[in-house]
Amino acid sequence: MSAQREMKEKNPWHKPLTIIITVIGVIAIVALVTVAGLQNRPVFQKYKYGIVLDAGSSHTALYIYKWPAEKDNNTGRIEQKHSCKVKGKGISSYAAVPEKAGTSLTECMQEAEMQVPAWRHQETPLYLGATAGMRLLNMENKVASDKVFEAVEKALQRFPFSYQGARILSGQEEGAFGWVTVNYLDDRLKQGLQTTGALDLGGASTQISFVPHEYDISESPSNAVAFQLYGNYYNLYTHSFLCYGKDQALRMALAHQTRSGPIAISDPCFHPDYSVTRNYNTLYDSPCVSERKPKVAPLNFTHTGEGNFLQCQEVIRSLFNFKSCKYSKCSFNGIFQPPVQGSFGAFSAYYFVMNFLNLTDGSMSLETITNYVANYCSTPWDQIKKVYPDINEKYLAEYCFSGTYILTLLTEGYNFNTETFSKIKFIKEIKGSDAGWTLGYMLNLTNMIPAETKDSPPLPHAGYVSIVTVIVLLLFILVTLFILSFRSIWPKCSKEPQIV
Ligand SMILES: O=P(O)(O)OP(=O)(O)OP(=O)(O)OC[C@H]1O[C@@H](n2cnc3c(O)ncnc32)[C@H](O)[C@@H]1O
Repeated sequence: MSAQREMKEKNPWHKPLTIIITVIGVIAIVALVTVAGLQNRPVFQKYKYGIVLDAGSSHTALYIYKWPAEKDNNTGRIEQKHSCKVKGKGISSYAAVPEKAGTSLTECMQEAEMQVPAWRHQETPLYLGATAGMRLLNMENKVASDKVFEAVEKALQRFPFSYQGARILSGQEEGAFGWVTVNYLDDRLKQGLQTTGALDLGGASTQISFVPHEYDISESPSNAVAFQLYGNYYNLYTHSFLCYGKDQALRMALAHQTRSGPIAISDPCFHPDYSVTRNYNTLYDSPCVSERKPKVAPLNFTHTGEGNFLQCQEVIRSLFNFKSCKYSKCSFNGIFQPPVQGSFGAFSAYYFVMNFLNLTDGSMSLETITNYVANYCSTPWDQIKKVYPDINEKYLAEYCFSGTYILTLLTEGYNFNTETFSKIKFIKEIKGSDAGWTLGYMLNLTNMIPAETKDSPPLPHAGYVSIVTVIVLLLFILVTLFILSFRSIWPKCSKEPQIV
C-alpha cells in the first residue's frame, strides 16, 4: 500500500478541509485587499485657503494659497493657487487720496472671491502686509499713513473673507519671512537640510537673510532671529536696508549727481543719447533724499545718459558708507554682517532685472556678467529701444542702473566674491509659488509650521495595500497551521474509513 493511500485512510477529511481553507483564504484575501484598496483611495481633495496682500512700495499684489483641508494640522503642503497684480501704484502713493488706496484693491479682491469656493469664504483668512513704501510714508507723515490704512481696512472688510488686519511689516520680518518662504518651498525646513539664504530687492528696501556659520548673535542682536521649526533650531541673520530698494537707490544716485542743483547732468548709469527732463521737487520727494535737496536749484533738470559702467559703479559706491564699523565685520552703513555663507535665492527685482538681461543662467561667472552689463550700458538708447520695442520704457531705461546696482550691492555691499556669487540663484518662483515674504507670513500667522513635531508622513497608498496584503497572508498561513495542528481532535467525517 502506498504512503499516499495510508495518509488518505488516516485523514479522510484531509481533502475537503484543505479545499475549504483554501477557498475561505482566497475569499478573505481578495476581500481584504479590495477593502484596503477602496478604503484607502484618496477621497476627493478638499482645500482650505488663505489670502495675503503684499502692499509694496511700487505696487500691491494679492496671493491666494491653498492646502489640503484634512491636513490642516501643520502637515499639509501649502501652495500658491493664484496671484493678482493690483493695477496702479503702491498704496503709499495714495497718501493725498486715501480712499483710492482702498478702491484700487477691488478688482483683485473680486478675483479672489471667484477663486476661493464660496462655501470657504467666511473661514478664509485675509491679511494685508505693507512694506517699505508704507514704512517711509509712516516716517514722513503718520497721519497720512493711518488714513491709507483706514481706507484699505474698510475696503477689505467689505469682502466675505475672515479679515485678519492690515499692518506694516518691520524690515526684519520682511527678511525673515522671505527666508522662511524660500526654505519652506524647497522642503529644506521639514527635512532639516542646510538652508538657503534669501536676497530680496524691492522698490524701496532690500533684505539679506541667511544662517551663518559660527554666528555670535550677541554681536548685533537686532539682526538675529531665532526659529524653531519642525524640531530644528535656526539662528538667522537678517537685515533690511530702507532706501536701498532699486527705486529709492536710483533716487539717491540722482540726488548725489544733482546735489549742487545743476540744470543738466550726464549720468553714467543711463544709455548714451538718453535724455529726459526731470523735476527737482519730484526727485527729492522722499525721506531717502529729502534732506539732501539743494538749497538753490531750478524747477527741472535735463537728465542725459553716458553709458559708462565703471563710472556708474563709482556713483553707486557713493551711496554706501564703508567707513565706520563697530563690529567684527560689516556690510555697509555700519551694519553688522557675518561673511555670506552657502547658497542664496535672489528674488523680486534681482530676478526681474537679471532675467531681462538674460543673466539668470547659473553657469555664468561674475566676470562674464559684469562684462555683459558694462556692454549693455554702453549701448545707445535708440538701439536699445529698437531691440526691445515691447518693454515698458521706464524699466528699459533703468536696466543699466539696476544691473550695475545689483552687482555693486552684492559684491561691494554684501561682500560676495567670485566663488560665493556663483551660489546665488536668481529666482522668481519655487514649485509654482512666488518667492517673497507673503507665504512665510501666512505660515507664521496660521501656525502652519510646527515648532517641535517632525512630520512623519502617512504611508503611501501602495505601501498601505502591500502591508495589509502581507499581514493577511501571514494570518492565513498561521490559521491554516493552527487548524492542521489540531486535526486529530476534529470530529470524524461521516464516512467510515474503508480498510482494504
Ligand atoms: O518691497 P518694497 O520695497 O516695498 O517694494 P515692492 O514690493 O513694490 O517691490 P517689488 O518686489 O514688487 O518690485 C521690486 C522693483 O522691481 C520693479 N519691477 C517690477 N517688475 C519689473 C520688471 O519687469 N522689470 C524691471 N523692474 C521691475 C518694481 O517697480 C520695483 O521697483
